[in-house]
Amino acid sequence: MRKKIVAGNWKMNLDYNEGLALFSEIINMVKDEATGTQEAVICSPFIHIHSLVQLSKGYSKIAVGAQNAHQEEKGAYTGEISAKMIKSTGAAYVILGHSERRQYFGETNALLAKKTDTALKNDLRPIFCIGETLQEREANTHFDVIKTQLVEGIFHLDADAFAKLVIAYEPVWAIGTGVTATSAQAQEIHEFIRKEIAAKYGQEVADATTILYGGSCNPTNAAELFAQPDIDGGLIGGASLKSRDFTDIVKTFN
Ligand SMILES: O=C[C@H](O)COP(=O)(O)O
Repeated sequence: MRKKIVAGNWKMNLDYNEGLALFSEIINMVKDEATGTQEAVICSPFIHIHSLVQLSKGYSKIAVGAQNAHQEEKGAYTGEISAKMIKSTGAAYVILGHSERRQYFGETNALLAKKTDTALKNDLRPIFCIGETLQEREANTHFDVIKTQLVEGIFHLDADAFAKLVIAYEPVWAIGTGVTATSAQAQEIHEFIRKEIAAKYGQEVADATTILYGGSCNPTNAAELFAQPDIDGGLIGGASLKSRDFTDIVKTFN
C-alpha cells in the first residue's frame, strides 16, 4: 500500500511568527486526521523549518520539508542552503524542481538530477515536481515534456534510490490560477507517469510510488481528484496557508 500524502507548500509566504502560529493550528486540527498510511507535510521557507520540526515532535503523521536545496554538498555559494543543513534541522522532505524554480531560477532537468542525488545522499526525501506549461499542452507535447523531465531528472537513479522519491504532477497552467486540471486530465497523466516508472523500474516499484497532484487543489475539488486510482494526494499551495482548508484536504482521505 503506497503512502498517501497531503503536502503544503507555503512558498515565500508568512513571516516567522505567522508560520509558527499557522503550523500550531494545523497540528491541532490535523493530528487526529492523518492516519494509517497517510501523512501531512508542510514545506515551509527555510527560516521556519527547525521550529516546525520541534513543534511536530510526537506527531508521527506530520512531517516538515524544505522547498529547495543546493546541488553541492557545501562551499562558497553565498545565500544558499545545503541538503545537509536542512537534514540537520530534522526535516524529512525537500521539494525539488517546482515549476517556479524552473521558470524563475532557470533550474534545468540536468541541475535537478544533481539536486536529487545530493538530497538523497543526505537522507532527504525529494518531492520531485514535473508538469507541462499551457503552451506545451496546447501543442500536444505534454506527454513528451513529462517523459523528458522523468528521464533527465530522476531516471538515472537505481531502484532503491528511486523508491525514496515522491513525485508531484503540477500542470503549470493550474498553479495559483484557480484553474484545476479535471480529475480525468490529472488521472491520465498520473497513469502515464506510473506506466513510465513501471517500464523503467518494474511494476512493483511503480505501484509503491506516491504521485501527488498539484495546481489549485482545494477542499472542494480534492475528493474527486484523490479518488482517482493513480492520484495519491496533493501538493497544495494557496490552500495550505489556511489551516481549515488544509485540514479539510487532509480529511478527504478519511
Ligand atoms: O506547490 C504547490 C503548487 O504550486 C500549487 O499551488 P496552488 O495550490 O496555489 O495552485
